[in-house]
Amino acid sequence: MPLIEFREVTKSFRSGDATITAIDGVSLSIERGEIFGIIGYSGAGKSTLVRLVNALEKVTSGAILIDGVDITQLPEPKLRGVRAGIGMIFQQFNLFRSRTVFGNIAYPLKVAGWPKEKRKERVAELLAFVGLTEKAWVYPDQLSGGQKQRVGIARALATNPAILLADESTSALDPETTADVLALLKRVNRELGVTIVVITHEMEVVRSIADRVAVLDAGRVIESGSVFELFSDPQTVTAQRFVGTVLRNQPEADDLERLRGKHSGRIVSARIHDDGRLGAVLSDAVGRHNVRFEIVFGGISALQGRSFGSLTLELIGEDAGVDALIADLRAVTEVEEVAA
Ligand SMILES: Nc1ncnc2c1ncn2[C@@H]1O[C@H](COP(=O)(O)OP(=O)(O)OP(=O)(O)O)[C@@H](O)[C@H]1O
Repeated sequence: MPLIEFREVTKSFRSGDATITAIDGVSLSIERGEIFGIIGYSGAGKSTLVRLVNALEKVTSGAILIDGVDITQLPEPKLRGVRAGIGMIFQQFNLFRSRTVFGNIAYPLKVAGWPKEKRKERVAELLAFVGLTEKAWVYPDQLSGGQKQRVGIARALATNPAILLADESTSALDPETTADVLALLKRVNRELGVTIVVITHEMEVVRSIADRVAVLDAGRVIESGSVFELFSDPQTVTAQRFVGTVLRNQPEADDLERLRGKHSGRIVSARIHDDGRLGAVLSDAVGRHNVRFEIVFGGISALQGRSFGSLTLELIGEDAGVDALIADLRAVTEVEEVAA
């Protein structure tokens, strides 16, 4: 059974006379123990989706099951129990400025009625886990952004939630600090077994920690699958644009223009798959068809233990030979002629 399941969920807001559909028929399953990424541009509906999971918003139609229980049917007192099992971290950290690091992390324990000694023990444990033991008695203003988010994570985990929702949790951080926080989230997942839903507009975040991902666009899930699938073979223009922000395997329009200016032969892009047969076929075929080639663009990346990429070649020779070579390559991979 999935830990979180959306079944045909729609959420509309009334705004004056207009109706805004922020979430539009979303079905989604998030399994226990995974890190699930939800990526989308601003306004795609990401925050609304998060607020539906912890029942801060009510669905217009559809069902949301958490651990098999449809939370859209639960009365408010029972929802409090559901929310207690969900931790949340935010872009702006949302720490209490008037409380110390210790006080911030202890707060949810206090609310949950933990006795003082137990609270102290638990906070010490959490501080050690996030590496901030020495900072227990300082105030948030004295911390760096990365440290603040570590406090946010410790606070979110205080009551041992099964789910952690991370809403743009690294968007306010520089790349190096982002990497540290993402590494910590990975430990939260692997060592504590917490299922994490990462909401982001940054593909790098998805690439570095997610197991699976859904692309949200205008309130709909337009693509979903393993991170490897999304990166190696994005199906929609939106997903291709997101992938393009972190991978430059394939030449874009301006690259092609430059290549065309420099190379007079026919230019093709071939996909590189994990089985690595492109090189063998290419080296064999060029001699047979009397075609020379130049490597003009390309890149190979690795994700989830598998590699993928693209190689762009200029093919120089008689048209018939070039056609025959392209046909040979097409027997083992996808080949696209990108510029004549
Ligand atoms: N309470 C509300 N009342 C009216 N419209 C809303 C409300 N909340 C969200 N919306 C609308 O729903 C759509 C999705 O908003 P949402 O905040 O979920 O997107 P987002 O992907 O999180 O964007 P961002 O990254 O900019 O926060 C937007 O058109 C937004 O204006």
